[in-house]
Order: sequence, then structure tokens, then C-alpha cells
Amino acid sequence: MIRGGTPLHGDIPIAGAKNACLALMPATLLTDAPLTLTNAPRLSDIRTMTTLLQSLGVEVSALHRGKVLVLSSHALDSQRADYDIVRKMRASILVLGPLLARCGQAQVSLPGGCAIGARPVDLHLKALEAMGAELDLRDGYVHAKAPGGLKGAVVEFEQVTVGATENALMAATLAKGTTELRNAAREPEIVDLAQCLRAMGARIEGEGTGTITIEGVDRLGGATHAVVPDRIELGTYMLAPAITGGEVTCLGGRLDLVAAFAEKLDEAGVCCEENERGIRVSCRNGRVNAVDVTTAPFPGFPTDLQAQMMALLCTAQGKSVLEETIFENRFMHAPELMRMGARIEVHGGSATVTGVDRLKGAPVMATDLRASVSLILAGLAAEGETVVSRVYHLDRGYEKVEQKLGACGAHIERVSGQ
Ligand SMILES: CC(=O)N[C@H]1[C@@H](OP(=O)(O)OP(=O)(O)OC[C@H]2O[C@@H](n3ccc(=O)[nH]c3=O)[C@H](O)[C@@H]2O)O[C@H](CO)[C@@H](O)[C@@H]1O
Ligand SMILES: C=C(OP(=O)(O)O)C(=O)O
Repeated sequence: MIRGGTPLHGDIPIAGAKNACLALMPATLLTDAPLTLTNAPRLSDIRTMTTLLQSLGVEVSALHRGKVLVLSSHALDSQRADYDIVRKMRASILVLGPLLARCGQAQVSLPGGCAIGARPVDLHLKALEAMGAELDLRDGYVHAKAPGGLKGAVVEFEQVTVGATENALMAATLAKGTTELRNAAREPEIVDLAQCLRAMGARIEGEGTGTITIEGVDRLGGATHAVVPDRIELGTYMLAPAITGGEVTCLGGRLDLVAAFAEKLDEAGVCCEENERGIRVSCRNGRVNAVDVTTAPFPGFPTDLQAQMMALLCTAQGKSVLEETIFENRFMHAPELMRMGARIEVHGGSATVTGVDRLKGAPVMATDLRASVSLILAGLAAEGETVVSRVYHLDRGYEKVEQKLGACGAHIERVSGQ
């Protein structure tokens, strides 16, 4: 429950990236030595990945109240990722490449579609097939085998895909020979994964560019790695003072992680400056300028910040057009924002937002993770009370959201777990 209208002032600490941590954790499957991840975020998705890895025989210890994870795969006793766990979180498919590379076989449930789009995993499978995997889709599972081990290959992705790049990158570290991933994703989470794998002994070059080259090694060892800051949590909290007015420093934030997004904030009239503590965002009271936004793979504007940006643009001066190019159904927050008085028209992958003076609080429903936080941002700006239901979506990707915003003066409280 949020009572809007208060400008925010203060500091918000930015956690480690959910999407980096969800790829780093399965990397434990590649080695029998311990992998220690520091700066891990405390989120329900991380608990789901923990449960999945434990079901395969991985020992997971959470230290420092969950901020440090020590993973050990010395006694893997299963190569089967069950539907019951995989259906809760699509990133579960990231165990496929590492299991196949280390054990020569794996059975992983297909994740199925989700609210924001169909999200097939065909490109994950094609990449592994190019590396010599034999795949069979049966009973809703991918049955994968590589009896003689995986072999290095040239993999050219038809489309930029973060998850398939991660799966192929992990698998290639233990393949025989050299793998070249072309049209690879360049997201900071890929760079973070490559850096961790390199610390484990992998031979990788080119992460952060469109071509990643991996020379397979016989075995990987353990490592300690700090998870990169969460650029999506960062962008979300940068929007909080933009939408309410005020000044907030996002501690640990870096502009290189959110450059395309920060450029749009600048165009809208929001000031973002990096200093030694993080990113300081300030916004005069009054309406921001309308801006047009098109989502794209990194270094473009992230799809995971589109819903939150839309919340800001609902009260901008003028008309903004948002084009969503990554997922086919990622405007479900629009009708909920309209319940709060926003003027939005959606046509396929394009949404036109005509700014209004003020949003009005209303009961609204979260349909997915980023939609949930966009409704919270809208609630902070709105007049009166907003109640966001189905906040379990929020807990997948944001830790202590009430405390972080509350510490800056927001009136927000959790009234039930649902
Ligand atoms: C856990 C995690 O890191 N999730 C992020 C990851 O998701 P995820 O890795 O699932 O997203 P992808 O980059 O793979 O998806 C991009 C596009 O490619 C399509 N596609 C993907 C794989 C495939 O085999 N076939 C196919 O057609 C998808 O449906 C989508 O339209 O990147 C997305 C794009 O930045 C983010 O929104 C998600 O937050
Ligand atoms: C879409 C997201 O996550 P996932 O890929 O796990 O669904 C997200 O983080 O916004």
C-alpha cells in the first residue's frame, strides 16, 4: 500500500544483479571445487535456483544472511531438473549446458511460456546441438546426451539471446576445442559470467562484444566472485526521484551499466551524475519532458526497464511512444496504469502515452516482475492511496523494496504477502 505525493530524499543501496546471479549459480555444476559468490541478492528467484541446484545434489550454504553463497557440486547425484521447480522460473534452463558439459547427459524440463511472451528455448538447443549434443524432446523434457563429450563449434545466433549465450558459454568451457559464439549477447551479466568462469580456469575472450571465443579446458576449479550490481534495480530506483521529485543517490550504481537509459532520463529533464558513492539523481518538482523509447539488446534501452519508464512518462509533458522489440506481450502494466488515470494506447508492440497532470491512486494488480514495480513507482507519484496486489512477482527481483523506498521518505507498507 502506497500513499503517494512525497518527494524522495536519501540513499538507496543497489544489490547484486538477479540476472547475473541466476547464471553464475549454475556455473558451479562445471566443477567439483567450491564456488563462492559474494554480493548475492536476497530474492525468491535465488531461493528457487538454490532449490533446483540442491535437487541435483549441489550443496549450497548461504552466509552473511544470504549475501554470500558457497556452492559445491562435488557430489552431483542427479542430472534431472524437474518441471515442479523449472516452471517457477525460466532461468532454470541454465543448468542444461553445464550439466551436459560435466556429466555428458541431462534431462531438463522445458520452462513453457510466460506472461510477457512465448519465450522459446530453441536457440539454447541449437547451440548445444552444434556442439555435438543429441537432443530429444519427450514428455515436456529436453533429454540431452553427449556421450563422447561436447565439441567446440561455431555457433551463430539468429537473434541476440542472453540465456542461450550463457548456456552455450558455460557448455563451451569444458568442450573439446574452440567454440566461437557469434551474434552473442553483450549484456553486463554475460561479462560477469565470463569473468567468473575465467577465474575458475576457463579460457574465454571477447565477452561484451558480439563474438566470444572459448577454448575448452579439461577441468575447471573453484573461485570467489562478486556479483555485478543490478542495473535493472538501479534503473528502477533512479526513476523514483524522477517521478516524485527530490534527490536520491543509488549507492554502488555505475553509469556504464545504464548508459542508454540515463540518456533518456537526461532527455526527459532528469539529472543523473556518477560520483564516488554511486549515481545521484535529482529532479526539480514539476513534469518531465515526453521522450520516445525503443527497447533493444544491450547496449540499447533494456526491456526490463520499459514498464518503469512508462510509469514516469504517464505524467510527462507531451506524448511519448514506447516500442517494445524484445517480448511480444510486455505491456500488461498499461491497463493497470490506466486504472490510475494514465492515458495510454497500445497497438501491438507500440504504446503511446499522453502525459496527464497527476495520477490518482487505485487498487491495481501486478502481472509480472517489472510490471509490479512500475505500479509502485506510479503509486509514489499518485494522489491518494494505491494498493498493488500479487506482490509475490516483486519479491522475485527486488529485496526490501519497502525499506529502501521508506528510508527516502516514501509512504509504503506491505499489508499482506499476496
Ligand atoms: C534471467 C534473465 O537473465 N532474464 C533476462 C534475459 O531473459 P532471456 O535470456 O530469457 O531472454 P533472451 O535474451 O533469451 O530473449 C530475447 C528474445 O529472444 C527470444 N528467444 C530466446 C531464446 C531462444 O531460444 N529463442 C528465442 O526465440 C525470446 O523469446 C525473446 O524474444 O534477457 C531478457 C532480455 O534482456 C531479460 O528481459 C530477462 O530479464
Ligand atoms: C523477465 C525477467 O526475468 P525472467 O527472465 O527470469 O523472467 C526480468 O528480470 O525482468
